[in-house]
Amino acid sequence: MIEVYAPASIGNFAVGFDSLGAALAPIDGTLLGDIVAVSPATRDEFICSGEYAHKLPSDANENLAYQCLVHFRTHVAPSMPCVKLELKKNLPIGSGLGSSACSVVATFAALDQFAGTALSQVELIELMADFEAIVSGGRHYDNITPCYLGGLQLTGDLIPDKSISLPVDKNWYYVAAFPGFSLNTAKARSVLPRQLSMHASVEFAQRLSAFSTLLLTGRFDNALSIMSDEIAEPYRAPLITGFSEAKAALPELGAEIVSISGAGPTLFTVCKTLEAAQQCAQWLEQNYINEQGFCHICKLDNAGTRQL
Ligand SMILES: Nc1ncnc2c1ncn2[C@@H]1O[C@H](COP(=O)(O)OP(=O)(O)O)[C@@H](O)[C@H]1O
Ligand SMILES: N[C@@H](CCOP(=O)(O)O)C(=O)O
Repeated sequence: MIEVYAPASIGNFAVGFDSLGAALAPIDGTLLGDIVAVSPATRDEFICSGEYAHKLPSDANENLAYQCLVHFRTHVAPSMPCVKLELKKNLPIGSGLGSSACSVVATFAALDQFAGTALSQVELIELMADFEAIVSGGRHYDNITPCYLGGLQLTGDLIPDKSISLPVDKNWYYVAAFPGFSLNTAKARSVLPRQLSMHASVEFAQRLSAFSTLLLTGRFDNALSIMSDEIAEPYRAPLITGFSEAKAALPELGAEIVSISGAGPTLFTVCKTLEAAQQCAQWLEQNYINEQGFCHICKLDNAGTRQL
């Protein structure tokens, strides 16, 4: 049997709409992501289990992981022996934690290993992005590549091999708080403006290029000082109950940055110390999340998708 884990991710990472994303590893060791197990079988079988399985359509044909299996068998490895594929759905749907990307990445990575197809990194990333595009209302790599490769990834079609890994300050902590309700990514994309002004376009280009260069040259505090989302956050914040209050309160507790993870409603902070991260997590637990929500203090997951 092959069992593959794929981590949750923060799309956009505030400065890089559709172009920057980071994989998350809770410091308490929680595996915050989906797991796909593939084993030989007499006919193709699909099982969806895990905490959030009941939130997905009961028809396997509507489950991305099963769709990936059908595509893989038809277009990539027609002679692959029959398999039992189990998706352990551990990430909430429509959370802003790259849930759909997680299932897609784990499934293709597991099938590639099981079938011995040895697809190249770029082939796999393109295949994964095709499926992410089906549900999210736009082709973007900022969940796919961090989830697959780990770390912080500057990513897109213009980028050689689709992705470049960026360094971050080893002292940074990330608090990710899922409030316990869903926000569909396609819906959260539909509220964005169709066009940007010349001023906004130039500023976006400056911010992302400066942020990346500052990280690459180890000027982490300078990078933090320009880490903000002027593209999506202003339009999405009104869709997320409690976000504006959290954005106002958390800097006083030590958050350097407060922004939306992916399309939301998960919120993330960057903190420079564990104490600040703990203070933010406590506030978020008391004021942002409901009974279905959760909050994790994280580092980046530098391993990305891996066999367990
Ligand atoms: N295995 C899966 N994981 C996540 N979403 C799935 C899966 N299979 C099908 N879906 C559907 O894809 C959509 C994902 O919604 P989206 O808001 O893009 O989630 P996320 O932002 O968490 O990736 C939902 O309609 C969900 O029912
Ligand atoms: N760049 C995308 C990221 C969506 O992430 P998700 O975790 O909400 O699916 C966007 O901002 O729409």
